[in-house]
Amino acid sequence: MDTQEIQALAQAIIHQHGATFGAQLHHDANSVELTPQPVPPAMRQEPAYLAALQACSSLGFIAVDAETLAQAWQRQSERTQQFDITHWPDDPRDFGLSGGDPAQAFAHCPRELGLYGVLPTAEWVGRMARAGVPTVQLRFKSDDKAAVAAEVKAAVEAVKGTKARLFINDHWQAALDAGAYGIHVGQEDLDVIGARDLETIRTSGTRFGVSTHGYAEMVRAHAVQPSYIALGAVFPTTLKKMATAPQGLSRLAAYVRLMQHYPLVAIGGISEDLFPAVRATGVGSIAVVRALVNAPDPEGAARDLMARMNQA
Ligand SMILES: Cc1ncc(COP(=O)(O)OP(=O)(O)O)c(N)n1
Ligand SMILES: Cc1ncsc1CCOP(=O)(O)O
Ligand SMILES: [Mg+2]
Repeated sequence: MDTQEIQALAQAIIHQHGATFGAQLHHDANSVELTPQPVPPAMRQEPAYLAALQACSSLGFIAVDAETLAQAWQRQSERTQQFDITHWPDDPRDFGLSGGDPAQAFAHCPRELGLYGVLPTAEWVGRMARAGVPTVQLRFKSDDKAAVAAEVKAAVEAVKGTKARLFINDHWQAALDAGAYGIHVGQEDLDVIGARDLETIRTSGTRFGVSTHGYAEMVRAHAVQPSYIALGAVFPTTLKKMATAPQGLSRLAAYVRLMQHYPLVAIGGISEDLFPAVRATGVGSIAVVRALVNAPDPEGAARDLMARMNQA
């Protein structure tokens, strides 16, 4: 197939999926605009791969995600023996996501983690656990090891007598020492933890959640078979400087279709009014910071957000 024919195929994909994945405005205060990206160098030469690489870049997927999608589109074409431009890849087999050894997976956690409060101190953790928030996280940012150990221990104490599942962000060793329910790490944390320490966490039975921001990171997260996968940032957030653009609802829905064999958590800029649309994508959990911590009445906000979760 020549260059013009590949371009025509790419245009056909864009025409078919542009309304879903092109520039979008999901919500007045939460515009998610995805700008076309440069096409990365091609790793292979098949027409389906080349057309998908061009199309996914035009649809705003960053290089690693366009590459991951293009490879998946090629595998889908080989598996089904046709290049179906209408079918956005969503089969785990086409992303190399099947076939992990269950014996090597991290401990399970419920698919429906529900409202997930990401909280700055043990005091907040206790407060939201007592308000009935089913999943809470201590996100205590400090390099002071003693302060971290004390805060993690206090958070573990603070959820005692409640039903809350407590995840500890970043500080995995302190979480293990204190006997927390789970640990949450980002992609950069995965880079530094190392295979031996991952094995220590896995065999301890502590649940293990991993942040992702797109297709390539989901594939990478799957390699360690975590307990859950977090997807975000869905909308713009002021709380954390993100390396990637907000993903928006259409991408979130596509990620959920692909990753439905995991418990999934949506995070980033999710305010109460956005709960129904986020929940409708099929995620079992919505994680928030400001919607709880900045609320005039955090216990009341927790009640409202839990009701929103349960409405869907
Ligand atoms: C539920 C959940 N999802 C994502 C994050 C972000 O984690 P990370 O990418 O490691 O960034 P920091 O929170 O460490 O700044 C999270 N904490 N919780
Ligand atoms: C920690 C984190 N990771 C991705 S977005 C985010 C912050 C979410 O905060 P908010 O719910 O206030 O936007
Ligand atoms: Mg982190």
